[in-house]
Amino acid sequence: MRTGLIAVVGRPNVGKSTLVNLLVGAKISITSSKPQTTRDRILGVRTLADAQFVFADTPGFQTRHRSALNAAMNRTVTETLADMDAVVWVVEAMKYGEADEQVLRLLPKERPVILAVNKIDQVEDKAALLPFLEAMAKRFDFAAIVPVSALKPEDGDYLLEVLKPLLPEAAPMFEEDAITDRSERFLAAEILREKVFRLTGDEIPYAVAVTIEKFEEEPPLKAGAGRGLIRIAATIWIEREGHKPILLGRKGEKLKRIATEARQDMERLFGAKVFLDCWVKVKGGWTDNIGLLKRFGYG
Ligand SMILES: Nc1nc2c(ncn2[C@@H]2O[C@H](COP(=O)(O)OP(=O)(O)OP(=O)(O)O)[C@@H](O)[C@H]2O)c(=O)[nH]1
Repeated sequence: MRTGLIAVVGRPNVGKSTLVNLLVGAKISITSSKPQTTRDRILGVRTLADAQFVFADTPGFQTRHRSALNAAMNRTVTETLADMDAVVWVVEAMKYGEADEQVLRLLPKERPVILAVNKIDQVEDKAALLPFLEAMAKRFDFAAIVPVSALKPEDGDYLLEVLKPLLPEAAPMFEEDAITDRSERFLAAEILREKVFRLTGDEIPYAVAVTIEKFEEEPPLKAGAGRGLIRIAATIWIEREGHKPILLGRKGEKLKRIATEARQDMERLFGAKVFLDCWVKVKGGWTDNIGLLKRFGYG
């Protein structure tokens, strides 16, 4: 049996979370087309007959904005890299820039690094891919270079096969059916945050946090009938009063849609009926306030 920790790193928006979800086989890490969706370190677990892969999805490495939130996120990336057995560095096919270069500088020399060249489904000129891969090969001594699309399950299976021999021989760290180290409470907050990100357009900046005030599971209606109803109460924190109408939408319709989509994702992931109650509250300047960051779980 092989078991190992694998960091998934890369600049914002290259598809790290989408790839981790594919490798794990469930949606444990939230994704969106906006950079900086992932804020925290989440472990994703996948167990095969002869190997257990423990993936650490990391926030996209950020240098542009210098808030306390970004500093905390960048620290998470550097700390994650320090105790890994292997690293998957994700770049986007045909797009290599300064932000990727900064991640390259962080790659450990003494651990195997696999380059995953993602979003190849978007490359129209396939002939241009080979020179791109060759240029990438010169930048670092990679254990392997794997072109992938994080939307294709067979690409995930192939990446697992490439990773397997790089893991040390060791007993599994998690139960066979575990998919993450995070609680359902945490996952519920993340799912709701994802819907806010996805459904509010660009008007609401990345300064949104979600806290869960209540997470209670009722006993099943009858024995053996699966899980009982889960009652969740959540608060969506925004920075400015002016963001409230954007989040609520006309007659509260936007918030209703956010809550409905979040509830559906939660039901799928938890395998239970969910009753979700959402509130919106304003707390100015939380992205720059260390105490509040801790409270929101980003400390
Ligand atoms: N076409 C295509 N889109 C992809 C692929 N992988 C990811 N995406 C999309 O790219 C966007 C960003 O994906 P994420 O997984 O959130 O990216 P991330 O690197 O985790 O982003 P951060 O959390 O900001 O660091 C989403 O809209 C994904 O659906 C891919 O292989 N092909």
